[in-house]
Amino acid sequence: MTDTTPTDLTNADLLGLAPVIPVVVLEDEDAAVPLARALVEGGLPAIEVTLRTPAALPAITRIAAEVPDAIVGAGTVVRPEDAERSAAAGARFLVSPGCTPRLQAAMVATGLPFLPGVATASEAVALLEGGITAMKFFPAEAAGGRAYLKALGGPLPDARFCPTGGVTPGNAADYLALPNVGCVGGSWLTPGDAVRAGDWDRIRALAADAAALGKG
Ligand SMILES: O=C(O)C(=O)C[C@H](O)[C@H](O)COP(=O)(O)O
Repeated sequence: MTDTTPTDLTNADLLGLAPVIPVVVLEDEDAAVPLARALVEGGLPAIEVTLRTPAALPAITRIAAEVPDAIVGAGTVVRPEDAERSAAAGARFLVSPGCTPRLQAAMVATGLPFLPGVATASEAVALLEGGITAMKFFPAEAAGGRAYLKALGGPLPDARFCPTGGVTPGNAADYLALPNVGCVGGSWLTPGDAVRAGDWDRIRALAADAAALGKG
């Protein structure tokens, strides 16, 4: 785990916070704090709460206020206003599944570190032109998986990735072994049935297994 404060995190730092960034879909904001505590206790401090549910922004606010060891970010940032609202809610980083110049400008304007999503060499080159070297690779498995990322490493050695989408406990270590992968993202840490049941022990154990993956 990197010892950083909210103000000094860079985009590149986001790839080094933990081997896995849990991608969380929350239906109930009351689950946010115990869920975040379980993930942090398991060893995964960086948490991406996706803006797919009405509970997401209040959940981000509560985690930011009540779980000081968590580094909570917003995922599924797809519109400029998503970036602004996430920052206002207390998000400490932003993640988008894809990127456009307009969305990129909105994320930059928040002052928060962010991981813009890419799935092709051209998209990665466009970000590199703007000095952005840390990216989400999405949807990782469907877009070509480990072989695709390995191939990008030849011509684009400066680009580093957080593959997300189809990453599992079975393939995470293979991704993490690549030199251009800093961490992976995935939803497997917080299964819907465990969240609904408040089974924080199970989530803590899943997080601990993921944290033990280390960086390849
Ligand atoms: O919501 C977003 O911003 C996304 O980009 C999608 C998520 O990263 C994936 O849905 C996680 O993928 P799984 O681990 O396969 O469930």
